[in-house]
Amino acid sequence: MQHDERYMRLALEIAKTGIGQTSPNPAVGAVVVKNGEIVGFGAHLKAGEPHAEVHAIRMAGDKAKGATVYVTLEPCSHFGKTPPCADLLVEIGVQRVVIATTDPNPLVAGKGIEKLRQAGIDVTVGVLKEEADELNRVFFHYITTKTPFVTMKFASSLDGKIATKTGESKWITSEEARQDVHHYRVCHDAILVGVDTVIADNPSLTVRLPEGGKNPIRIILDTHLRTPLDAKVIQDGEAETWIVVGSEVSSERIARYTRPNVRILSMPTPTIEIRELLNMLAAHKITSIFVEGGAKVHDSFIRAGAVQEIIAYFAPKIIGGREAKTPVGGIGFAHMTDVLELTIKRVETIGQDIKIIAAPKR
Ligand SMILES: Nc1c(/N=C/[C@@H](O)[C@H](O)[C@H](O)COP(=O)(O)O)[nH]c(=O)[nH]c1=O
Repeated sequence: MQHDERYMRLALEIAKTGIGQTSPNPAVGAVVVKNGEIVGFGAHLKAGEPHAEVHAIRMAGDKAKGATVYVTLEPCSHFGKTPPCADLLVEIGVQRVVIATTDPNPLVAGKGIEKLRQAGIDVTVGVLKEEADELNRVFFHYITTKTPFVTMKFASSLDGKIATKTGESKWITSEEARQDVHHYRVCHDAILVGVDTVIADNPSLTVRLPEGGKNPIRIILDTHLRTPLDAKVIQDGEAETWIVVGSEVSSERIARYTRPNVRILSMPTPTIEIRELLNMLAAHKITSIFVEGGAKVHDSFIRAGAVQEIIAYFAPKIIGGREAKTPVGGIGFAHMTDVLELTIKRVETIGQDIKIIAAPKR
């Protein structure tokens, strides 16, 4: 029914208030409707806090009995940090539940719906499913693959250079585009760069947004532990810094990096293998990573098939020069049949720059 879509669209908008705050949980929104009136709504705002349905039902009070509840993700049916929402909806005696998408966790998928139907509640599933899946693509990826969702970002000139042949890169894109990058940083658990970027740019990799925001964990891929000890990521204490090194780095060298906010992660192999790295980071509850370069790191993630979304900014500038670096360097693909094919999801302008959001074809 078309009013189902109207209320579910509202629930999706409310769910977005939790984006970037609920990790490792999904962002969920709920709206309670009784006799054509909205009597309650709510979002899941932080892991460990009440779920969206609980907030919405509380706001509805005794009007929740006999009401219809619109929720963007199947109500949970298992005891996590909070009691199951499916039980609450049964207890309250709602009349109907409309769900956008089912839980991606195979262990619980469909169990919440089953519980509601067994209690005689009318359940509709799949209203605006596409939008709901897109909203929680990070959570769904992490739950179903047990590896972090990887977003890759690069900023280049129109002729595809990320720096001049002398290594200068400040700045290629405008202030607005660089600000936009911080919105991605704040909603990823970690931000990742290669040691060459640390040496070349001495980046902070922190979130500088007018409204503030949590700094992601800074992950530096540094096989031989070459990160300068006076680098901001070591010295500034602004955020945690994890340096990933190969197995051949000596414990004496590692000892020199002992700092309160610095952690060294040693790979089991002399070089850093991306899939192994992602499994290791997932084990540390990293559900999403924002990969900001450089060219070699981008190449290793692309060739490992480890990228779920690409954010590319193009500035109306021509840099030129055969030696000037391009966004994806390293080994690359030898044959057109092997290249990474993408779907363009969105094209926008930001100030004077163009922003393209793309995703690898399945
Ligand atoms: N050169 C550019 C970028 N450069 C991106 C990285 O190479 C920088 O080291 C990193 O963003 C610096 O992080 P910070 O110290 O926290 O500001 N990125 C952009 O979007 N536009 C650019 O023109």
